[in-house]
Amino acid sequence: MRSLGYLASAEPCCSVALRRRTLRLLNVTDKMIYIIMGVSGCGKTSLGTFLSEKVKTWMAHYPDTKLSDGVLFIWKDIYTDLVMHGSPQLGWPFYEGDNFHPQENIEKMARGEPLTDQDRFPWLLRLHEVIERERSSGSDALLACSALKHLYRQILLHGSTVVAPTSSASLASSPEVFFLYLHGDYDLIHQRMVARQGHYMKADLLRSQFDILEPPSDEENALTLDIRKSRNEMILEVEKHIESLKLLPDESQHLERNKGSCDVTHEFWLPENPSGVDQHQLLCWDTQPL
Ligand SMILES: Nc1ncnc2c1ncn2[C@@H]1O[C@H](COP(=O)(O)OP(=O)(O)OP(=O)(O)O)[C@@H](O)[C@H]1O
Ligand SMILES: O=C(O)[C@H](O)[C@@H](O)[C@H](O)[C@H](O)CO
Repeated sequence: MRSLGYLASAEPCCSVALRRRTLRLLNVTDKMIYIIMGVSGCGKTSLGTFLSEKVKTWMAHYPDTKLSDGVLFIWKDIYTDLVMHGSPQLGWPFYEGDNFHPQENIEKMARGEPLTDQDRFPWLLRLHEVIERERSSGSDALLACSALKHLYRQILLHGSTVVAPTSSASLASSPEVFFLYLHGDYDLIHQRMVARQGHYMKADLLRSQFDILEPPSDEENALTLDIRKSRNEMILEVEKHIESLKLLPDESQHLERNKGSCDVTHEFWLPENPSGVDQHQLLCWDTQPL
């Protein structure tokens, strides 16, 4: 039977990341692949590196944590540690799309020539293979890839079928592949590229990237992030959005009903202890089946 773990404590400070990990442990969530997309210099590598360098799994760091019959037990000192030192973080493998370009593409961009569709197709197909491999692995994964056009995103999702001469229809988005679109204006990104040291891609090519950019539509599985924000702010936004996607409608309502007085949007707070166990010891428990 499906069950959902909740976090609670005497203080209303449970982060989404912690709750998400709990849901994962209880097998409620599916794996996700996040593609960080946008024009050159929008911050894909920075955000991807930041996410992937976080602590790998908090279970590994807290060996005393117990998972028994679908009930997750977190002791108070662990909870305090998590609250004091930040939420347990995501720690996903990170693929830098630039590393998959053939050398000719890198040289072309370094000469200041924009890539064509034909230059990009083999590269996108290689990245599609990475995504397929990751889909069948156990953990979530991150990929940074400009993915500027709708067609490119379709290739990432569906591979060569999209570029076959007979193919015309747009294929559906994949629920387990999620685009994080880093959105910013030309001037800001240009400024950051000019300040960036030692990268083959010079700011002169930025205009050509904007020229072909097709931002993801509502039908694509995407979240737009404003690059004027800090990376921490962006990550919170991502977590919050993903949480909302992963909850079934019934579960959302259930959480809403039980949220109590906490008005911080990325926290959930249960007003009472449904298990009757000492709240100082048991900080997370299984709920009744929904
Ligand atoms: N949120 C941010 N605030 C301020 N500066 C940022 C932010 N994100 C990235 N930068 C800076 O902007 C520059 C470009 O970022 P980054 O290299 O991550 O972009 P990118 O999209 O991966 O670029 P490319 O596609 O060309 O490899 C870097 O110098 C980085 O330090
Ligand atoms: O599609 C493209 O034109 C390329 O992927 C570029 O976006 C660069 O690889 C990247 O921006 C590195 O600077």
